[in-house]
Amino acid sequence: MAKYIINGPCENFGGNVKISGSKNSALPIMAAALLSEEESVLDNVPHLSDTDVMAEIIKGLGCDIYRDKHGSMRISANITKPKRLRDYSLFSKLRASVLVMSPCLARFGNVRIPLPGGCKIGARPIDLHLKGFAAMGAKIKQGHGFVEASAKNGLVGTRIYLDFPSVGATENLMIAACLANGTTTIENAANEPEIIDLADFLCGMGGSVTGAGSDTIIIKGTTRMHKNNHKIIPDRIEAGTFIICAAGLGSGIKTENIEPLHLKPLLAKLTEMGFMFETGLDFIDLKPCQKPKSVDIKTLPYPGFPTDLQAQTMSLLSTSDGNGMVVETIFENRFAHIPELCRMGAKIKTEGNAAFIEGVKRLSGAEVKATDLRAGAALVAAALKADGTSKIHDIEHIERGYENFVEKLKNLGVDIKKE
Ligand SMILES: CC(=O)N[C@H]1[C@@H](OP(=O)(O)OP(=O)(O)OC[C@H]2O[C@@H](n3ccc(=O)[nH]c3=O)[C@H](O)[C@@H]2O)O[C@H](CO)[C@@H](O)[C@@H]1O
Ligand SMILES: C=C(OP(=O)(O)O)C(=O)O
Repeated sequence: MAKYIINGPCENFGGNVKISGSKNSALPIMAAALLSEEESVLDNVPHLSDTDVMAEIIKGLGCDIYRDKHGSMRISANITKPKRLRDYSLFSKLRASVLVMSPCLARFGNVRIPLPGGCKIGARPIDLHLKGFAAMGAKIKQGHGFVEASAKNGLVGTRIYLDFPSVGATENLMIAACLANGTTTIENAANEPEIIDLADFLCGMGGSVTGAGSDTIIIKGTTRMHKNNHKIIPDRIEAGTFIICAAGLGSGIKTENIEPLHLKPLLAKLTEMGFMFETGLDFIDLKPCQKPKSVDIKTLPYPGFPTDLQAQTMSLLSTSDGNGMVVETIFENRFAHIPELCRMGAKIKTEGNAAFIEGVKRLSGAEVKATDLRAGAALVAAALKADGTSKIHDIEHIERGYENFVEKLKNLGVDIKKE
């Protein structure tokens, strides 16, 4: 496994960074493209191991997929029957692999896949996805690490209430409902910007999806979906991570090619901490701030504070002025970064899903391990401001979610190398 070596503290951090397309938007949209036999073209797809794995899975179904180095991807699912997917190693890497279920089930009447993986941040069951498919008339079988769904006579639109506004379940059910017979209403649906991007893509394919971005999404089924050209929205979590890296150093940064509204929950907390920024149509310019105050955060479904920025924010709080608290309500096991931050000198205690952070003056560089994607990003943010050298191991997790991370950090003045 590779590592990052970062020499801190990074005293000349600053400049501009162009944010890539959203991983969590690209993955469901890649799956949704399988609803049609015609070729769709996706722009602004980030070049990441996660999008590579998703592409491998789609190829494994028998579809064609090409990408160029500018982030454009062509997907053609001109097949009469998907090939059987058995590759545990691909599915275990990627949570979003579960999203190939919906287009295959809705279009071909059957799908069988290994259970999905993704970041190890909780049990992450897929019961809400499967309950929704079952409500639409599918028969579900599970065993030996696989899940199979069949609906020989097609899916039927229905009303589905999600017990929790799960992002993945909302996406899988939206995609499936496009080719169902009749209308599907998803209640207590997820509101995330990635859901709106998916709805836009589905509408561009000829689907009828209304209400995305609210908690009730209505999908009128059709018999055929078509090709679509679509640009993936910017990655709000990548943007948030760079902003937090700068904030931890007391430096400024301009994040470009973004949708500032998607970062409202983070900007609200940064304002509370004493930061100032200028926002434009597609940028946020964070101003330097030397002594940010600590705050409390609680992760919630959008538009609440995103769980995917929780670890990075905890790294920021570890050197802020005073005491802060972080409550994680989305995933039951998303504190793996805490022992690693403590190894770098942070003072953090936990009790259940709450972490109590006492701000310290400085962190010290150390050898640490990225246990998952955002935990790894939090360690990078910590290493930038720590005294001395940090070695961050298992960076494959980090590179699942940050395109050209090392180059972007170097351009901002970071002394980083990958070994
Ligand atoms: C590829 C992708 O887009 N990943 C994002 C997606 O993950 P993902 O789609 O997996 O997240 P969900 O919103 O589904 O999960 C939220 C919570 O619901 C639970 N749950 C979910 C489904 C289910 O069938 N049963 C169930 O109990 C999960 O265990 C978790 O505790 O949204 C998360 C929450 O914003 C983000 O952290 C992930 O980065
Ligand atoms: C948890 C994440 O990804 P995944 O759902 O793919 O594990 C993430 O992007 O932070």
